[in-house]
Formats: sequence, structure tokens, C-alpha cells
Amino acid sequence: MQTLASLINAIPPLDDNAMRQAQTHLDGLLKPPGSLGRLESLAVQLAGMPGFYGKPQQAKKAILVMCADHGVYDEQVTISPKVVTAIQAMNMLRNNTGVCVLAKQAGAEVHVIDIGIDSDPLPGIFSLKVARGSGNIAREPAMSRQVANALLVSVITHTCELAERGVKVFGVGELGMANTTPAAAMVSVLADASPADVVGLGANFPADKIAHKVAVVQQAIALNQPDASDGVDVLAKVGGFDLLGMTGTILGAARCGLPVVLDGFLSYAAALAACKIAPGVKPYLIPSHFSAEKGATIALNALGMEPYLHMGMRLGEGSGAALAMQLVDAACAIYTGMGTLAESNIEL
Ligand SMILES: Cc1cc2ncn([C@H]3O[C@H](COP(=O)(O)O)[C@@H](O)[C@H]3O)c2cc1C
Ligand SMILES: O=C(O)c1cccnc1
Repeated sequence: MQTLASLINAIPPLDDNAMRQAQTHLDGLLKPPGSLGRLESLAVQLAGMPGFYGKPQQAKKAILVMCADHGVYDEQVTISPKVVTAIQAMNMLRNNTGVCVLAKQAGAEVHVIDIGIDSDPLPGIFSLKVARGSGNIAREPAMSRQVANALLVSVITHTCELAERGVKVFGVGELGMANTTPAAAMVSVLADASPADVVGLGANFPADKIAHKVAVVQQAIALNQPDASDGVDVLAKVGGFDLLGMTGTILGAARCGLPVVLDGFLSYAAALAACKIAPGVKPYLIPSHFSAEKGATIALNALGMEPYLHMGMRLGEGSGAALAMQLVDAACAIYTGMGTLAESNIEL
């Protein structure tokens, strides 16, 4: 078993030379240079990723849906029954969830991972579970640092195994009732923002009770004193297993030189932790949509990212990652499919 440090030290930088060549190639395609806007910059970014072998191409895609429960559920921070985490995880196998439908549309696989659902083992679901839910962050840490470290190593290793089996584009997804509460705590700490500005309504929490959710996040931070400069500490103290799983997926994709498409608010929290743990992951991140959750702007500003899509979405599960994977395919398609100005004797 490798250590977390050895895995993240092996994250390769993007290949500047390959990116310059890709830019030259794009400038020679049958269009005014730059006219395909962010599809072009996305193609250049992909070309720089060593796992893509320097050339954007249609590729096998997988969304890893990290499913877990949260001890902080007991603080009445969500209106959803806790058992929905297990029910909806099983629904992922029936392909009838939002992410499953959108992933099918995008030609992506959905991989469901039980990383801490409060249930007995669920038949047919891959498990990395070490506990039935995390600790209640309003009263204790979500997990120990040792557990956080070991689980990150497991998820990174699993992600790299999927890459060896041919996955070239990863997407992050999650499922876990109450998880917008620890995510808000993580974003407050990692973006140095006030919980009152970050805590949102999650899955339809009543707006008139939001002060209670803010107070729970404030209490979690005051009690646990997470170190904002230490992503593992933040995950272990005020995070949760699903959020940690997303961070591990991001670190794993970058370790393999491959792109990872973000989803909504929970993924922003995970990405902030990943960037603290290993700043070298940043160029592998591909934003998807602008979540409707309140803290989205603060989190995205802290990440320095501008999402591609503004859809008012706030489902999670990896639904936004599935949608944006179609943009990744589009960037690859223009790169490989368009003719050149030279072939048509056009000089601009
Ligand atoms: C049926 C159902 C399906 C979902 N799929 C994703 N979420 C989303 O809502 C949850 C977070 O919101 P909160 O913090 O308010 O509990 C997470 O499970 C997230 O993935 C769902 C929520 C529900 C109810
Ligand atoms: O932004 C998201 O992905 C989100 C927001 C609220 C609830 N679940 C997910």
C-alpha cells in the first residue's frame, strides 16, 4: 500500500509543449482562430494532460458516486429521511436516478460506491465502507485523521485502477442526506468565509429555519478547530466520507494525468480540500455547472473557476458532471473532426 504523500507527489504537471501544439492545431482549423471560445481552451487543457497522450479524443468516461451518511443528520439539518441515502444508492443500480439518465445520455458509466452508508452491506454496490456514517461534526470530528488518510489512499488507488481499465475522463458525484451541512463547513473554513454566507437550503430545507443550520456549522467549526491549511484535517474534522471520496477521486484522476469533471456544491468543497492537499490537481479540474446552492459563488471564487453551465441545478449525484462530460466530448470532437484552413486554401 502506497502512502498518501507518495501518491500525491507523483501527480504530473500538464505538458506545456503538448498544449502549445494543440493551440497551433486549433488555430489552423476551419474557423476564425478563437471562435469556438471555451471549447478551444478546454481542448488545449485536455491536450496537456499526460493521461490523454497529448491528443484529445473521444474517451471512456465514468462518474464515481460516493454514497455516505452523516452523524450531523441528528441535528435536524435536512428534511430528507436518512434512509433515502441507501434507497437512492440502490436506485443507481436500476438506472432511474437523475445522474444515471444524464450519464447514459453522455455515454458515461456510473460507478456507485458505498463509502459509509448507514446500512448493512448493499447487494451489488462496491464498498469502501469503514463505518456506518461519519461522526456528528457538531459534537465530534467526522472521522480520525488515520481513517481519512487510509480512505484517501484507497479511493486514489481505486481511481487509478479504473484508469488502468480504460477510463479516461472521471466525474465526481455524491449521495448523502445532510451532506450540504459538512460541505458548508468545509467551504467556510477553506474559503475563509462566514457560515452565514455559505450555508444554503440543500435539498429544500425550509428557508425560515436556515439560522439553525448556520448555527450547527458554526458549532462544528468552533468545536473541531479545523486547520484551513490542511485539507485532510478539514475533511476529517468537519467533512464526511462522501466528500472525502470525491476528494480522493480528484486526487486519483490527477495522479493518473486524467481530467476530472466537477459537479455541484459538494464537489466544490471536495475540490477545495484536494487543492489544499495537492495544488498540482488544479489544472486537471474541469468545472461543470453553477450550483444553485447559496455558497456556490464563494466556493467557485476560492477555486478560481468559472463553470460552463448555468442551469439552476442543485441535485448533486454527479448530474452536472454528466451534463458537462458532453462538453468534454465536444472539445475532443472539434479537435479531431474539423478540417483545416490550409486544406481549403483560406488565409486569414
Ligand atoms: C430523493 C433525493 C435524491 C437526491 N439526490 C441527491 N440529493 C442531494 O441532496 C442531499 C443533500 O441535501 P441535504 O443536505 O439538504 O440533505 C444529498 O444526498 C445530495 O446528493 C438527493 C436528495 C433527495 C431527497
Ligand atoms: O449543488 C449540488 O450539487 C447540491 C445542492 C443541494 C443539494 N444537493 C446537491
